[in-house]
Amino acid sequence: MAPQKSPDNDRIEAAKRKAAYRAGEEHFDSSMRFVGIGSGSTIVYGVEAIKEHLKKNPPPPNHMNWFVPTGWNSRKVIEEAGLLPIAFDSLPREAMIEVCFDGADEVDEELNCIKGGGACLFQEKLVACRSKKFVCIADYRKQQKRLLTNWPSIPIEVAPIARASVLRELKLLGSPDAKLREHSVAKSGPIQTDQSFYIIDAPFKTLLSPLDVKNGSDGSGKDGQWDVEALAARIKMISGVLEVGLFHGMNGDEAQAAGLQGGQKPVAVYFGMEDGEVSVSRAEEIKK
Ligand SMILES: O=C[C@H](O)[C@H](O)[C@H](O)COP(=O)(O)O
Repeated sequence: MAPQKSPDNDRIEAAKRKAAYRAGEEHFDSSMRFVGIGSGSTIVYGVEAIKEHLKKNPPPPNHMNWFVPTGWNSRKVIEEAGLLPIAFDSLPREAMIEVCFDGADEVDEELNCIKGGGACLFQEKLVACRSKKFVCIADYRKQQKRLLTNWPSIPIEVAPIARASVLRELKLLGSPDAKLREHSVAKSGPIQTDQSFYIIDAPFKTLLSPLDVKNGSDGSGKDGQWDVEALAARIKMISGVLEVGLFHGMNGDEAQAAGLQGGQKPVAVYFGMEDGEVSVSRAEEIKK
């Protein structure tokens, strides 16, 4: 029997779709050459919105819109929509991705994100950092004051051979319950990413934001209390870690102003709300 849809699910899906269309309206246009497409259930609506936009506003003659996937599933969504995929490593050397659209598992007030709930984070970060701007699409459940409020743990992509030593280091950093992510049904064993790596989910205390630290809080990990940037940097130092699912630091606009290419943080997050509205948090409006 097909699973029953609950009204809650319908509301969440409607919120995702509404946010995706609004993000598409404000950040996609048919003259773009390279557009990044993230992973997960929300981005499916982002691709739908782009497809609709292209139907109404076809690209100029002889112009191709190329879509850069962030993994196997993302490529499938692009192809099924009849859009043209281009692998990240086939991008022309000097080319930047104009915009990338992606979801998130949790977003804090300063637009730091947790990503990787669906085991995609490494390629998402690659694409975000090669994009002039990352635009995030999410529903109301993801909007929180600080990270690790509702979402329980930080996804970390690790080399299979290093899983036990990474778990041991995470314990020392204040995450005694960090766990290797395993299949829950149908198959036993660890989940593998698009890089054939494993995912460890590491719970920590609710994270402080960079603004908390600027205002004098200590997020250095003493007593297990970390801030986003210190924890991300510390986890990244563990040998065997490929990437950590914390997207923080500069956004694309800030990176380019500093003479760099792109940043990990979104320039804007579109939250589909329970009441059917879309709430937009824009980086430029956030108090530094
Ligand atoms: O690993 C998956 C990605 O980081 C997703 O973008 C994230 O988990 C959000 O997924 P969803 O849109 O399904 O909530």
